[in-house]
Amino acid sequence: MAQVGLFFGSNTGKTRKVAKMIKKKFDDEIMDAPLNVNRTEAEAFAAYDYLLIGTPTLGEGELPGLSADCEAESWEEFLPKIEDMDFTGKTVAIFGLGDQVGYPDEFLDGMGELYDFFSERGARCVGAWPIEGYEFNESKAVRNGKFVGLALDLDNQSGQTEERLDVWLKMIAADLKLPA
Ligand SMILES: Cc1cc2nc3c(=O)[nH]c(=O)nc-3n(C[C@H](O)[C@H](O)[C@H](O)COP(=O)(O)O)c2cc1C
Repeated sequence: MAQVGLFFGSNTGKTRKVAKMIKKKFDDEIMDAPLNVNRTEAEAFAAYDYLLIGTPTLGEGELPGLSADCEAESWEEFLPKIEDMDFTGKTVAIFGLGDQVGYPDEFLDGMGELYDFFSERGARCVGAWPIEGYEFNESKAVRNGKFVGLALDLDNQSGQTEERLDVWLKMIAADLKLPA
């Protein structure tokens, strides 16, 4: 098992694509291959002290899953499986995908839900990201004037994805013990 576990939920594949882009940057001893949470056992997830997790926002500001009309189960169905676990001592970095033009009032809300879930269970969430460079009205992923994790919008700003990823991964490198 590598040091960092990389998990995602995805409906149309964009979050999976970003997870693959991240994994390409690190060796197998550092990071395991990305796993969809709908193919993940709770114990396998909880085995890591360092977690990189990604989610799109679907429905109206929801996590992906059957309620948001996804074709398969996702974070909505996975979180109840780990709701009684204690994440104290673990470090979690979150990346979220959304659409600021189509959903300016619920931009990246799902990332905010993941942040609440893991911080309420003791995890140290790292990787807060500036809100400059985005146009939206409201987001549950903004706390104290920053996004709680990396904000990505592949629908409108796909050209910025690679650069945003590089900057963010450098930013969280020390916290996740990634090679700088
Ligand atoms: C039906 C539907 C609802 C969506 N709702 C939201 C939303 O509430 N907030 C948001 O920021 N993005 C929303 N989006 C945009 C998606 O989060 C975005 O397209 C994302 O990249 C999809 O990722 P995936 O391909 O991994 O599923 C929605 C997209 C669709 C198709």
